[in-house]
Amino acid sequence: MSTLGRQGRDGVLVIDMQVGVLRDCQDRDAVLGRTAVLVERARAAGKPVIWIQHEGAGLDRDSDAWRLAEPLSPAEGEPVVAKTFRDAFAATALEQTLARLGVDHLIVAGAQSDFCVRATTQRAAAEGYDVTLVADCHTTEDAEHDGVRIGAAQIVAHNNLWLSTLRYPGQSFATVKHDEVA
Ligand SMILES: O=C1N[C@@H]2C=C[C@H]1C2
Repeated sequence: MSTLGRQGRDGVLVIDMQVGVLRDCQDRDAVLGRTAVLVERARAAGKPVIWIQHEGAGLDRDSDAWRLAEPLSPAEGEPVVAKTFRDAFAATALEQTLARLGVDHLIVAGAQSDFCVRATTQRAAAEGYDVTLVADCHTTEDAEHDGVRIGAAQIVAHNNLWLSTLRYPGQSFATVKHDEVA
């Protein structure tokens, strides 16, 4: 999908803001509160809100862990796309859903920053969307790999650095705070 001379609409994409995903994530409650503000402002501006909900990996459908965390809740008619891979486009109807809504600029919030948010924003960029990552509306938990500890704050900051410096021909990328989203 090309976005040269973007003609489409902004859409807010809320990724995996589920009870089980957020359980040990940094600043969980504040991130949820800011995301709720982002969603309300999008609705007031007539921008579509699209919800991604992960299934599997301990997030069994209809379980408490699988539920979207309060106060977030899809409004009547807002699409909820279930996924089983980190990339929300993989084996889902997300691309068709966005095309139906005429969305070609994704304003992204969600969890976890280093897994599903990163995988989905990279795929969206490669598919030709403009992407705005809402800098204070994504989160994750501390990680450790090969004896190296990686703090959640570092991961969040690096995701913001990575997305804001991403370049694809004819596309734009930015990280903005939730109250600066146009
Ligand atoms: O970032 C993520 N969201 C779901 C839970 C962990 C991965 C899948």
